[in-house]
Amino acid sequence: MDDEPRRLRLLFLDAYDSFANNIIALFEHTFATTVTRIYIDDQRYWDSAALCARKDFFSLLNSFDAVIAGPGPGTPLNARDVGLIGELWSLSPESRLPVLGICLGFQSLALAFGATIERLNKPRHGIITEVDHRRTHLFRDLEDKFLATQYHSLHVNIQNVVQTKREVDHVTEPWFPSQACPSLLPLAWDYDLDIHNGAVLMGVMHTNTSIPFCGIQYHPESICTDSEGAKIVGNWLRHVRAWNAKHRVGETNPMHLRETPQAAENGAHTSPLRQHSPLRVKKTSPSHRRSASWAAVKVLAEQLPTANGDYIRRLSQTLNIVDNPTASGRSKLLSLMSAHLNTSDEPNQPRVVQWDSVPQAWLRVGSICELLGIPVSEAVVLESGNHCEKASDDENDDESDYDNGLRTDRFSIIGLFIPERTLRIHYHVHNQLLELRLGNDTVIFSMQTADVWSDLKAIVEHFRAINGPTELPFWGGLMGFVSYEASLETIGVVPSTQQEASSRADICFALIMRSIVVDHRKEMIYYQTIERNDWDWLHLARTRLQEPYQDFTRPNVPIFLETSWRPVISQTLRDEMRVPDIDSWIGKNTHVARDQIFVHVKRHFLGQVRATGIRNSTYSRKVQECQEAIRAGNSYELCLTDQSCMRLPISPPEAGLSWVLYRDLVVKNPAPFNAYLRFGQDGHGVHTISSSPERFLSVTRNGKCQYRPIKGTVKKQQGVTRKDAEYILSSSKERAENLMIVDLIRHDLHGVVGAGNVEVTKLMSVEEFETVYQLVSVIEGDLKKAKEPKTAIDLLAASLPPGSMTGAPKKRSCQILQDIETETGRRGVYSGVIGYLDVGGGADFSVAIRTAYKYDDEVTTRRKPDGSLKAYDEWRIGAGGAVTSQSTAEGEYEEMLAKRDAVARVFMQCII
Ligand SMILES: C=C(O[C@@H]1C=C(C(=O)O)C=C[C@H]1O)C(=O)O
Ligand SMILES: NC(=O)CC[C@H](N)C(=O)O
Repeated sequence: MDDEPRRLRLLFLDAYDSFANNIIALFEHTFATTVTRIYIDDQRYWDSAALCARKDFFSLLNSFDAVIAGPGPGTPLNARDVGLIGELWSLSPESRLPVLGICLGFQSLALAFGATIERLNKPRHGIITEVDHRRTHLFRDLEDKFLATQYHSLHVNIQNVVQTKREVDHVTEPWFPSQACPSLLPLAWDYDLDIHNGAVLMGVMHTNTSIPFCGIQYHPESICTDSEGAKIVGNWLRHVRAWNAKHRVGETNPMHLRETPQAAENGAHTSPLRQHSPLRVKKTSPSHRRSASWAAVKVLAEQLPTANGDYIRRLSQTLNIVDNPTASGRSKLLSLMSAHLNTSDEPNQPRVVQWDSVPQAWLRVGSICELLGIPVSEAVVLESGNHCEKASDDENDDESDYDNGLRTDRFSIIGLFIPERTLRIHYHVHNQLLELRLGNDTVIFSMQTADVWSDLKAIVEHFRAINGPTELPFWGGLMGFVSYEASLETIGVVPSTQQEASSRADICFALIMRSIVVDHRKEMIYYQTIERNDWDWLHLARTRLQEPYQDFTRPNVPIFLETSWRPVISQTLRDEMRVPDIDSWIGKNTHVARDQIFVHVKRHFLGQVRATGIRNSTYSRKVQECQEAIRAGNSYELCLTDQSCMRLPISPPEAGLSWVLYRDLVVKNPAPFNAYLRFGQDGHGVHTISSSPERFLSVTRNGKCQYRPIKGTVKKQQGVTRKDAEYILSSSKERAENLMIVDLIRHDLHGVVGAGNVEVTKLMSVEEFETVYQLVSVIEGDLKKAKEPKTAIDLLAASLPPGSMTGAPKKRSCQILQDIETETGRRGVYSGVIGYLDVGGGADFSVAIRTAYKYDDEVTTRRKPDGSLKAYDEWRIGAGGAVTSQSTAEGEYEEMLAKRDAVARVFMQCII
């Protein structure tokens, strides 16, 4: 630790890199510094046309001891890419202050003093190389050589002999300024042993000691830069103190940041670690808002087809609240939710979870769902497909159970819908509309919102619960998905195809009050409710879950065959599929009957599947476009994706085809994060089946958070053993892909929990899945250690979209991908996240990959040979992979197909 008395005040100029928070954390955690961040295009100071904004910037600088000019996408040759960083180099002698440029910042410095910026022959992103130096200045007292992570496509050419001559004496020649750039003293080089790029300048300082500018090309904050590489930070800070003591007489002014007009309006506090500029705010005039609430009331009062007298009375009491012009939209929303649920919720009164449990015995998750009629109704099932071993008794310690919420193999969660009662929250990005819907899709309230995440937070808080089973990660709450488009909104990227599907929710969560959780480790089934006084249901649930035990001659009986499916099966199978012995199957009601019926449903509805493919040539062109963007320095890695469509005849809702497909998927592609989601009435609903290997984010009730990004994939095929896969996955290409995402996620997490609270607990371990081997890393943190109180929702909103689905840096990469993926259209549920926000404070979300989804209203019609029209459903399957400069178009295409086919095969095989 630095033992100097006063904390140094540093200004970080953020060029929209996805590693910025790691740099800030490196400074703040290791040394006595306070880092304030502003973006390079901060409107308070950056207006390329107005000189007065610059004057404000210069006076801002006066309140700091030094500046860090950060890394970022683009090139210093483009003034917009460097923004305010470009202003630093021409500071007048009296406003000069020490500057450390990192990567883009370093390149900008070098450009300003005579260097040229050129493309590397071979871009290096996530590549670890050896840095050579003379132990001077920034590199004083460092080991002779150290390993450092590189994230760059461009490099600095100062016409040093080592860059112009073929052979040089490395001991002396490279360490002097060149004639072309006499004011730049080279401090470090990377001689690029694989000779693609020749010598690459790694560190430089201005030769004039009164101009305190220096910079480095590598990333000192990367998890794979060794500790020596990070030591330059200490050296630089010592230099900052010494230089300021000598050249800046007296104290710098106390820090004063001008408030943005918006921040002033909202009374917002500018947090130094705030990751993104605030969400787009769409202004609604107060009168518009009032009329929106009137509209909501009317919708509510007129459209409830099943409303009884009681219901209307209750709600009409709420109308006063809803129409109160001084109440905020959010408080109306909450009042209405309470009124609908007939509970007089008092703000600070948490609900008490009522629960019980029974041994699991032979009941599997699928059979429990079938017992409860889930295949033919709205439901959310989050199923762990890789179960852990049963616990031995001495492992029953509660504290470790608590954190076992982080395991990927222990729990499956079934969210139950209560007809006419369960509420869904829909959010649409294109008009920022939040709706409250019933199962039959009646909209009972709608409002415009500038911050859907705070609304979700308020809902979870409103239904806060206590006293549930401590070891369970979920007690009740919001279960559903956040689409890729809604995720883009959180980083200020407007989806280019937003108009296309205005009626489809970009965020969809059901408020789950009753649920079943299977603890696979203890082999127990928990049934629980956060409805008040829900004893009757608890009793019913117990009876239902114990029913099958009472008759051991009928193991695994899917009751839903008798209830929901019976009429349909007899109708559909008898009339359409012409199965003669259907009655005898139903009569027997054995699991054989169930399996037979599944086979017949599949055979009937999948017999006519038409799949739209993805052309190799088109995909290859897109891979090349990605690589061009990388070569130009605009991205380091791009997760390119595409979608295939499965067109199949519309099936009657009661046939439960999506359930049948889902059961098939979990058998064919078992994964830790299987998910089945069926929301909305048929005709307007959305169905999702998913078998994702990848956890996005999990937060336990006591604040432990975990990300498990996957990057680096080897297709399983004949002749490829696990050893081969490990060998391939140890290549620099695969490791680079993974490293970039690990650093990106550290950045996302640092942004919320702050310096010193992020740990990489697993770096690039090989995991085996059904069709692929993949490299998995684990990044963990502790929400409780954040400086300001933070919730799981804050973390979720601050880290979407999942870095493994975008590439790095996130924002610029998403913009580039939008242009490249225009024909594909919306990614929708695919590439978003699926999971829950628990009323006890936890959360768990998977990355929605190996996923197929269908909107009921996305129906295509085709003319049959006999001239009649036939309607078809369109299931979409997204798939893709990270493109880096080292990718081959052929390899990427193969990888994308391997991932797609893990899901597509449940549609393609019709005869088993
Ligand atoms: C894009 C997909 O997967 C993502 C990309 C991966 C990769 O590039 O190796 C691995 C897992 C996912 O994060 C997909 O499965 O469709
Ligand atoms: N990490 C960075 O700052 C990268 C700088 C620049 N965009 C490059 O690719 O070289």
